[in-house]
Amino acid sequence: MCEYNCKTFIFSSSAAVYTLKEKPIVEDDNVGPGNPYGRTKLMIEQILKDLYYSDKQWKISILRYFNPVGSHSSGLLGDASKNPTNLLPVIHLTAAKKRETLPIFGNDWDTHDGTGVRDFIHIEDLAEGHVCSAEHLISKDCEGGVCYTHNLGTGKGTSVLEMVNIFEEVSGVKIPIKHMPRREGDLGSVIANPQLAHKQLNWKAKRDIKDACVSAWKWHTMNIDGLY
Ligand SMILES: O=c1ccn([C@@H]2O[C@H](COP(=O)(O)OP(=O)(O)O[C@H]3O[C@H](CO)[C@H](O)[C@H](O)[C@H]3O)[C@@H](O)[C@H]2O)c(=O)[nH]1
Repeated sequence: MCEYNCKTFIFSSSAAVYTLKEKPIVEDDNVGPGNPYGRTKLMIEQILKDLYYSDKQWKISILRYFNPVGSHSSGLLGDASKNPTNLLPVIHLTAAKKRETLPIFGNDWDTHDGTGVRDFIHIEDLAEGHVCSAEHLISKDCEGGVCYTHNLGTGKGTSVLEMVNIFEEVSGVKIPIKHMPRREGDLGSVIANPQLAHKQLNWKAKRDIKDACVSAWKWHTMNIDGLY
């Protein structure tokens, strides 16, 4: 990058860097990841911050994603994990009868229906967050160099059961569920406070869970033979 005098960088980080807590998370909240994935993200964040301190001409944007869901609306781009563990892909596997039931990890959380609540963000909103960040980095505001961090989330929580209901509504497919004990390391509720990205990057999530379920199911049904 130095050879080509490129000193602008956007890093895909994660909410997994935070010491997660049950209130909407702001960028200044404590970090201290609970798993190796979060630790690798935090290490890279720290390398980028050191790079900026050593040369303040760098323009670095660290974007902390909450729970990405959905696919491109064309159905041509989507998540092709072979053995997914995230909620929406597991719902798809169950809908496609590749799994017998959807395990629901915990129904005794301190949430409105007892199941886990997450800040699910549509992948296209996430992509637009990168565009807004890139536009901001090359704007006059960042002329002298910058290294900043933003949450990319919606600020709204959706429970596991709500996700199942919305998926059933848009797909017309019934998902058999099985209540299981809480999954190790899970929290009841993880929600972003996305105000800083709104203020500084002029970015806000526009799509909802229904949009995410429609696009992800389209991707799944168009590509099912190639996926598993
Ligand atoms: O088969 C499943 C899968 C998930 N869940 C529940 O669904 C919710 C979301 O779980 P995911 O596995 O989809 O996502 P996580 O919130 O655990 O983790 C995701 O978000 C984190 C940040 O919040 C990190 O980025 C992490 O890498 C990423 O997978 C949780 O309540 C979980 O218990 C189920 O009930 N059944």
